[in-house]
Amino acid sequence: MIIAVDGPAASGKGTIAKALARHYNLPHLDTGLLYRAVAATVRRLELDPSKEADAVAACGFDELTLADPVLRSDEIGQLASVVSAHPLVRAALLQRQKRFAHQEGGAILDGRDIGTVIAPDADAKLFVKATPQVRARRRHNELQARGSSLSFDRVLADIRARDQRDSARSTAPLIQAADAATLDTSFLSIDASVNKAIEIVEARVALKRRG
Ligand SMILES: Nc1ncnc2c1ncn2[C@@H]1O[C@H](COP(=O)(O)OP(=O)(O)O)[C@@H](O)[C@H]1O
Ligand SMILES: Nc1ccn([C@@H]2O[C@H](COP(=O)(O)OP(=O)(O)O)[C@@H](O)[C@H]2O)c(=O)n1
Repeated sequence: MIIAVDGPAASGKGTIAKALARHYNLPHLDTGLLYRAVAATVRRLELDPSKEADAVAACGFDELTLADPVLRSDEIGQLASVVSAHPLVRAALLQRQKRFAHQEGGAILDGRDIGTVIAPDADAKLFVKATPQVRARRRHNELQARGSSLSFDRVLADIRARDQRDSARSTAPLIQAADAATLDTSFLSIDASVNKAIEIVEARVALKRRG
């Protein structure tokens, strides 16, 4: 079974994808980490994220970078949305994600373009969303717990800028797949969101079986 989980920043898609992976005992890939690793490598090598050739040069990042906590920072999130808009960066990371999605036994991936580009054939697709204020509150809390002193207003502005960049790019923009179920987590606890996600997956799978 392939499950695609997409949505904007801090909507809860990673939390849901990890919980679904545990529930269904499937491997999980946080595809945002790949773009964050490119961004961190661009920064480390002092390249220009707005130049496609520079960003492409960073796509051969060291695999150890994926475990670096710096990837979770707000600054790297912003840079990731700059490098991810380059079509050649997306092309460089495409096969790795497609292979992961289509491995034997199935997989769960979360990101922006899983249901539309990486696995349009997914058995279940979720589009996780929440209001910008709720998402900024969650991300602000998360960043504070990691020692960041960014203000709530700054985190909200950054989330809005990233939403805009991710939705406006021409290659694989952040857009809900026509056959994805919407899951608005604005007023749901983590447990309630995960339960709702499992319900959606079960309903999708039952529908597929019937027909
Ligand atoms: N339904 C929820 N209610 C409250 N906090 C949540 C909820 N879902 C996720 N979170 C918290 O919000 C933050 C962002 O969630 P995450 O799953 O990383 O989002 P995304 O992967 O969409 O960026 C995390 O700190 C997570 O624990
Ligand atoms: N499948 C994906 C995943 C992430 N991304 C980009 O990578 C950035 C960081 O993604 P992320 O999923 O780690 O970010 P959060 O939603 O966790 O804040 C996004 O803002 C997108 O620009 C993408 O373009 N396509």
